[in-house]
Formats: sequence, C-alpha cells, structure tokens
Amino acid sequence: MTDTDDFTPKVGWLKRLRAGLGATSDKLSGNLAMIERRPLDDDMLEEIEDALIASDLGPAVAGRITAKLAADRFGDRVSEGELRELVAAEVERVLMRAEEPLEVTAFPRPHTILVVGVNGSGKTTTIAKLAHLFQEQDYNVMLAAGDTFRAAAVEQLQVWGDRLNVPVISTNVGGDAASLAFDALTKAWELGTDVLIIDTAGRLQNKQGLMDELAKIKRVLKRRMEAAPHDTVLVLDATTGQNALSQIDTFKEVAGVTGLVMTKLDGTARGGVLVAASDRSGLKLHAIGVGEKLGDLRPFDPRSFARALAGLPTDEESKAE
Ligand SMILES: Nc1nc2c(ncn2[C@@H]2O[C@H](COP(=O)(O)OP(=O)(O)OP(=O)(O)O)[C@@H](O)[C@H]2O)c(=O)[nH]1
Repeated sequence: MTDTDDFTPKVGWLKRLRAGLGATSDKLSGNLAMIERRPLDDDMLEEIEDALIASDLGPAVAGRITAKLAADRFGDRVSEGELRELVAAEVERVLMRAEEPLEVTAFPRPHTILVVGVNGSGKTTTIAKLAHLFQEQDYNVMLAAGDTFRAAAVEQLQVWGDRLNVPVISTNVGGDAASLAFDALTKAWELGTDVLIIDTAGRLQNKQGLMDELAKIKRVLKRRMEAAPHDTVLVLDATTGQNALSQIDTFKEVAGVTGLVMTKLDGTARGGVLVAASDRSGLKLHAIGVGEKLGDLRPFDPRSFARALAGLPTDEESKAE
C-alpha cells in the first residue's frame, strides 16, 4: 500500500453522491423550471417530456412521468418541487428493479467476474475498486490482466494489484487472453481464492474479433468450472451519455453481459443516462462510481440516488435537518 489517500475519500458516500450528481440535477432543474409558467396543458406536457428526454432519462421514463402528470394533474398549476418529487419516484421505481450488488455466491470458489467495456470507460480503475469492495467484506481477491493487447493496461492493473496487495496474473503483450483466464482460474481454484476478476480488451473497432475472443474466454473458463463466469459486467462511462446505451446493445451481443457498473457520474451532467440504461436494458445495476478514489465505487440506495438526481433532500438529510 503506497498511498492511503487513494483509499479513503474525505467525505461520506451520501455527500459524494450528491456532489457527484450535482451537474446532472442542476441540468434537470434548469430543464424543468418552465413548469411554473402556466397550468398544465398539452403543450406544457410535451415540453416537460422533451425536457426529461434532454436530461437523458430516456423516452420511456419521460413518457411514464408525463402520462402520470396528465392523468392526475391536467389543468392544475404544478410546482417545480412537485414535479421533482414525481421524477424522483419514477427514477426510484426503475432503479429498485435494477439495483443488485455483486455477491460472492460461487461454491466451490472462486466467484469469477468477467469485466468488459470499451477502452477508456474506466474498466481498470473499476476492477481495482471492486477488488477493494470485496476486500472490505473480507474476501480474498485475484486479478487477471486479460487485456493482453495493451502493455499499459497490464501495467496499470499490476500497479493496482500492488497497492491492494492482490495477486495479478498476466502474460506477455499479445498473449492469448483465454489461456491466461484459464490459468488464473486454475490458480485461484488451487489457492481457494474467493473472487477472481478478469479484465478484457475493449476494441470495438473489431467487433467480430472481440466477440470471438470473449466467447473463447467464456468457453475455456467453463471447461475448468461450468458456472464460470458467474457475472459478466459491463463498465460504462456516464460522460458518454446516450452512447452508453448503444454500448449496452453491442456488449449484450458480443459478451452476454449480465450486469452493469456505471462510472464517472461525478464528471458529467448526463447522469440521467443511468436511469435510461437500467430501464431499457433490464440488466442488473451493481455499482456506481462518483470519483477517482477506491472508495468512490459502491452499490447504491435507489431512493437516495433518485432524490439526489432530482435535487431533493434524501431521507437521511431531511432527518438531519
Ligand atoms: N471522476 C471520476 N473518474 C473516474 C471514475 N472512474 C474512473 N475514473 C478515471 O478515469 C480514468 C480512466 O480510467 P481507467 O480505469 O484508467 O480506464 P482506462 O485504462 O482508460 O480504460 P480501460 O481500458 O477501460 O481500463 C482514470 O483517470 C480514472 O481515475 C469515476 O467514477 N469518477
């Protein structure tokens, strides 16, 4: 461990979540402020729907919120606060269905997690953060540097492994990712390691090549352990906005993704895309990232997230007042 500052964020998770979502909730508020101009009519409903879509919540979520407004409040003057409450309730409903932390359930061990995503999505950092989360729960962890195309990716994972005091299995650049994954699984099995997290390449420019490689990794893992990988997690960068949605479609196809992690929610006004992504994909949402430190990635409480996104106090904050 070289730098404890990497590990411990200085403020609590709820504050970090609110600060992280600040730009997103400011944008939403800005977009919705026009509601107070006049009573709710058809044009106003359309404007609200557009504003919700412009806030990245997605057409389906936007449609449900406006339909509810139309049914319950047509002709009324609705305050911005009331509208935010309605947004928070719908966002909470969507995220309640999706939220599910990664659990170490495999028996025998190791619980094997394949991590996929485009280069630059924050995959490597996310793997380190997940390892840290598991360590906090007293599980021991092994990492496999399966992005064998980029020396920098292998080195970066190795640096995190050293910091976390976690073994990193790697091979030479250009080496076979599937045999690396097989070796790592064998080693983790022999050592009784609880969790094996496997990094993968993210070269979307060669979709067929990537699909073949990920399919081969899975096939080879299954030869060693039928149930592996137990999770195939797609890492998404929230700052890419709607692009994240097309990445989900692609990686569902090439990798059989089972769940999502969304990073960099602190660096963007486009955090609403988390809601659209969950609603549209039906995938599990394991954790969100709101900063660069190891403690900045967590499973999350849908209600607190929804209220912070809508710019409303969370239950905890209301109680503290
Ligand atoms: N602000 C912020 N930065 C993050 C978050 N997650 C990752 N990052 C940063 O994003 C940058 C890219 O992350 P990496 O993990 O290095 O991703 P990469 O190596 O570019 O891409 P991969 O090939 O996917 O590993 C790093 O500087 C991370 O610290 C987050 O939740 N918030």
